[in-house]
Amino acid sequence: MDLPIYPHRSSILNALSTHDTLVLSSETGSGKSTQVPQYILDSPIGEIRRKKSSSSSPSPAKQQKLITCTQPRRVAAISVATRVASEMNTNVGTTVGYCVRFDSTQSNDTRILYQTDGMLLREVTQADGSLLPRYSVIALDESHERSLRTDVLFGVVKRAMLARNYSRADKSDSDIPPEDASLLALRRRCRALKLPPLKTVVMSATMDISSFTSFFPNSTSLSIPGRTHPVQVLYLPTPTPDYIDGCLSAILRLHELYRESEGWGDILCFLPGQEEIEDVAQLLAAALKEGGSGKTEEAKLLGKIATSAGGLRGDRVQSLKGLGANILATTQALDEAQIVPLYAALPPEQQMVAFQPLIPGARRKIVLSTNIAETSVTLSDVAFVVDSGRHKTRRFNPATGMEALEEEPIAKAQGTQRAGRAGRTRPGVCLRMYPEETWDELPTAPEPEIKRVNLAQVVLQLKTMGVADPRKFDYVTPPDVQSLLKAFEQLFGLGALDRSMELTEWGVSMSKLPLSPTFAHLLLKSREFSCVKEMLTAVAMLSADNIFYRPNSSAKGNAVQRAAAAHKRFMSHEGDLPTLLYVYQTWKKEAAYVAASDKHRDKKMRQMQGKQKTSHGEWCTRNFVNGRALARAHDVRAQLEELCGRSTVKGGLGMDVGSSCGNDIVPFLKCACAGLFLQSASRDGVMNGGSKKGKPPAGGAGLMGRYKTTFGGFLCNVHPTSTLFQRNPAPKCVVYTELVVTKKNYLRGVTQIKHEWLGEVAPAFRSRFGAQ
Ligand SMILES: Nc1ncnc2c1ncn2[C@@H]1O[C@H](COP(=O)(O)OP(=O)(O)OP(=O)(O)O)[C@@H](O)[C@H]1O
Repeated sequence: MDLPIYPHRSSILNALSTHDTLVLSSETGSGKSTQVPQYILDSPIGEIRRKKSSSSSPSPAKQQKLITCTQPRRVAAISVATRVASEMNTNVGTTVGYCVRFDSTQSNDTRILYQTDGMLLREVTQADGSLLPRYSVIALDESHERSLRTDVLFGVVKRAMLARNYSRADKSDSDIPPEDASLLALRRRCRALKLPPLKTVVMSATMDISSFTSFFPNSTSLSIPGRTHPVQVLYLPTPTPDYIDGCLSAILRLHELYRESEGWGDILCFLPGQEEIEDVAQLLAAALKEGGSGKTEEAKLLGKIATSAGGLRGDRVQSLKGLGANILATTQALDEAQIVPLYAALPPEQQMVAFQPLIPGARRKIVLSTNIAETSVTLSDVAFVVDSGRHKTRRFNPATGMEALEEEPIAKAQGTQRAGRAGRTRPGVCLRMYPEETWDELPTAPEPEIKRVNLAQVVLQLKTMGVADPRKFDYVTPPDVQSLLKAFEQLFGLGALDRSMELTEWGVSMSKLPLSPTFAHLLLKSREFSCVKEMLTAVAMLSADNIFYRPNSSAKGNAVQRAAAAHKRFMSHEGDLPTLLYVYQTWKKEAAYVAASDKHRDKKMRQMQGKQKTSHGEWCTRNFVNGRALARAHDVRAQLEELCGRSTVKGGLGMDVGSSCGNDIVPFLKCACAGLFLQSASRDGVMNGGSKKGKPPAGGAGLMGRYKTTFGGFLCNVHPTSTLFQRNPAPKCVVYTELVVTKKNYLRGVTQIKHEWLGEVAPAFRSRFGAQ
């Protein structure tokens, strides 16, 4: 196939050889992510030449170069790496590799490394990491997204270039402002290490080119015209009152109209979040099961979508809400369609189903996705995109310290990316489930994430890199000062920064863990309470979403009751953290599971069979536990254990990973209290039903869980998924792992503690915040 980028190979390479930064824009699907790293690999750009020390060989010896291309999402990093490896006729992990959190496939032979922006940013915090010494060329892909990490990387990469590209011995350092001592130190370090220059490519289909060319020194830009296949964009003539119904209607109609004679072709529908995806999946399954796609006369009369003058006219499909089928039904073909959900909380293997061949009996996939599939990925047979025009974003309120997940309209740049998922391997159609006037009013680009999320992790990373004052860091778009101050406050509370906002030893240890500052602090605290073994498990379980499988209320055969009964076995009276711990411990005791990557897998499996353990799958089914999530927690735990146990000399944390509190849960709870003390809450005196404290309201509902957070004094409810939901009486004092604002304020990951422990185990609680 001819990609639009092919004829521009030499102009791309020329631009990059004469400049430090190339800002490259071209249509979606034109070949940026897959081709540019290969072009660079085959060219002399970024080649590292060093004189051989031996005088017997006068020619300079070539040292291999490493090109990295960052992606905002792990699905994209893995799928593009897989594609490029196959284009180069090699296996992933050899010349082409990928690196995402808790999963890396690369070797000494790797020359092109696709990785998430978060992974590259982690590397920066290691010794000499700020100079990005491993890399000759860094491609920052999907720049229009302005993800928090990519935004920080812009500044980090620029800094590394200012150090590496101007470090020749004969060059003066007068371009560095005297107050930027750390950049001066970086340049000196660069001279000592004799690092070669660094080149950068900033790529996207839909970015504001000038903001990047003015940000990066010695930069140039190239815009490549043309697209792979045409994509016809259609709008609704009038707004739909319910976009779920609208999307459902469009999918069913496409499935009906485009079959045998018209050709199949996959359907990709963008929805805001997991909940909406599960809703549509269930409605769709029910509709397809009931009567195929309903080849009604009415539908036939609607005519072909692509040729209808006004787009999607006609009645909307009646809402099917409430008919929901079990989402597990999506693993079988229904009316020749395979329904494939795709969202970040799905276990990685399940996310990859969208890229795998069709299951038997299916002729097309109907992929229901969040914006996870919006950029970079190619789902090879997608002919139709159905765009709800909505997405969910996190918004952090620096005044309250609370983060809310809000559903909002997308920006034009995202709409363009979504449409671009069709037309990659064949001509396509994009149905926007809103009128063209709505499109005209959408903002051009999404608001940079740096403007709307909690910045504690970023501040910790910048401090670890040696940036003295993160407020003065070189950002493409500076964050709000109040958000930065809130991040300082949180890191000070956790002990990562001292009173003069300098990084402490504790902060350095925290930054070594691939966890949020709060969870890193929690895990490190386990040393003090001799419960490292247990806290490793709890933190790993928190990293894997949705451990419990909760069947839909309409599932057959008392599944809801059976699941509740099965889950009851693990429920700890003390709350969610101990419950997660018990699930993992019971699974380890009863189920036979050895990770596929384990070198001694066969031997261990035989041992387990000898002990008559239940198979992993059987155990999970019986206990209504998400087997993949559990397997992922197991992998994450193994990696955290390795990092915690490794000696400090080798970059680890030198912890005793065998230290355990055994059957005594109190040290574990005290550790949860010490680790999560900034996230504590006390029961609010008011009871459900408005009765006075101490007296159960009529009907015996008793004291229900309404809490006031210690910091901020916000009123919250325990989330329905928590073990402590509707606990009667509710514990007086709790710590929580997450405060989510939807229609109400909810506490998630809730664990019971004793109020007096706060002063006892978290002295910082009193001294730093003067709490009572
Ligand atoms: N997994 C795949 N299967 C089939 N074709 C693929 C696959 N990955 C890429 N391609 C082909 O390669 C083309 C270029 O893909 P690439 O990801 O490099 O484009 P891009 O310009 O980076 O797009 P975007 O801006 O959307 O990220 C696609 O249009 C498609 O034709």
